Amino acid sequence: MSSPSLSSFFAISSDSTFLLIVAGLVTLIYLSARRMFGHDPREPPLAPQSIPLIGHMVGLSKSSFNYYIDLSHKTDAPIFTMTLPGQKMYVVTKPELIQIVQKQHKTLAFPPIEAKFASKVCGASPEAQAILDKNVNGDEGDFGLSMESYTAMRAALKPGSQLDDMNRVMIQEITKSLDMLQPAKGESKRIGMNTWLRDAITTATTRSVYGPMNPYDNKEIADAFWEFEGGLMSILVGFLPSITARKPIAARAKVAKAFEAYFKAGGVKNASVLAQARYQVEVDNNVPLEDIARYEVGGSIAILVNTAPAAFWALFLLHSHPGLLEEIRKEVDAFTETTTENGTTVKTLDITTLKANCPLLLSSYQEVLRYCSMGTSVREVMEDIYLDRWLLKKGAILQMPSRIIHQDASLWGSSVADFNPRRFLPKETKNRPRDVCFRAFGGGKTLCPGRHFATNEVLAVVAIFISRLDMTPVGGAWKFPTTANTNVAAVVMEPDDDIEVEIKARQGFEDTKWVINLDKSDKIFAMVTEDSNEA
Ligand code: HEM
Repeated sequence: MSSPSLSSFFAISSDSTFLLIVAGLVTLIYLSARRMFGHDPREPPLAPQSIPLIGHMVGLSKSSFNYYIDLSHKTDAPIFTMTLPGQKMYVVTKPELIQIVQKQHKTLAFPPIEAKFASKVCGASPEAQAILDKNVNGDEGDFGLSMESYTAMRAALKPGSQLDDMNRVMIQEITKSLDMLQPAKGESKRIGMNTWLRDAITTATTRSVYGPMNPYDNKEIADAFWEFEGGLMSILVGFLPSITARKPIAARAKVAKAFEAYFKAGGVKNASVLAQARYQVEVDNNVPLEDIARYEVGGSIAILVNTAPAAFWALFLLHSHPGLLEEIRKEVDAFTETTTENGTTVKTLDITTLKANCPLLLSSYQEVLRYCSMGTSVREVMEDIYLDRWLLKKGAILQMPSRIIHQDASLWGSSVADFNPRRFLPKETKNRPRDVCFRAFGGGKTLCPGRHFATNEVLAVVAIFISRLDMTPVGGAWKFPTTANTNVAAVVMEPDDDIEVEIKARQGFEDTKWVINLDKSDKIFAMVTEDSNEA
């Protein structure tokens, strides 16, 4: 055999192998690109984009969540398709379709997305990620870290004695913060309204969740948490986060270390049932202690990030909306009990009865959430399925931005863009859409389990604050702050800049002593359809 023929054989053979590999790769790339960017006419209509391929990215970075509203007006469909580089996305715009999505929670699933988000946000080890991924969507039954954590959190946060225990600690702490804030008679103080609220709510919430050994009692740890929160976007989508998001990652590590020390010292033994139950589920699923601590930093996002801005907007809008503060003060004053103790007037406020006795306060709070929420419920399409008459492709992401629903004039009427504190009054039921259109707490299986606690906390802060203090903006007028830098995990808009305010003891109440009580919070305030069913 001559060697040239052998070599030419190999030459031909390697050429054809090479060609086959190239052809294979091209086909693969074509197929996956078609899957991502190709559009089947049975899928929801394509939303137009100004620049091919990257138009939506540009739109989202410019207009944030309002971009979804623009697209929903342009497409005028109950659901539309957005193609982003590397990801196909469907956006639902009508409540009827959201109801159907919520019923198909295994095929349009939240847990797989949350697990990916948690692993990245918390910086969990590969071992802990594997534990979380096991039966993440509950397809094999209600076991595993993911499924058991949902059950434990829901049980711990439902109205009843466990939630009351958390609420009592929270109210004590809010009262302490206000005692410290209230200036002496005839004096005044200047504070950053957002900073003060964030500190007060961080302390009150974390003491009620983590008990007497609360890691956030150390101001450095609380500040590190907020530094981490401010850098979430760079951790999630930044290029080489270990370099570009160094500071928030270091802040996260600091908080995680504090949690590790807390768990090692047995701090969780005296914590709320919520913290204990989460910890026990993680121990039962063999999550290493370092990762339990890391996951707790992620858990703090859910319990902290939305309540402070909700309280901020409630106080801001109550003070800036003409006449509203006076009306709500009248409502709160009317059911405050007044007694005299050694010549001092004592006013007792029972937070439990706030909900039943202050309909305008309650309605304003709900309107604050409608007006200021910008969260989006997200699902992963687990297999090709039909949603109503539209085909959804496996691997795509489905979004249900609350803002589209909350800003839909066909649902809320022509005043949709206005802040109307009376919108949620019982007598207005006929003039507003069904409860399912109120999406501030999400809905269905992933409905926020912390809504009762958060509602008590915001109402308590607002009622006690306005009863005890007069507040005026240092600049002379209430100016609505911009909200462009709201972080990705937030459901409620965050103000970009703080508002400097001047605080005085409320005129006519300078010598009053305040007692704040909470009896039992088992009376559910039905704000969402799910609560009406529970009630
Ligand atoms: C005004 C304050 C709050 C708002 C507006 C809010 C809103 C939300 C929303 C929209 C979701 C996602 C629901 C979905 O995707 O369908 C959520 C999830 C969650 N929230 Fe809240 N939340 C607030 C306060 C709280 C508090 C104080 C806690 C705990 C004490 C809490 C605990 C949680 C948890 C654990 C989840 C995750 C539930 C899951 O993964 O299924 N939230 N919240």
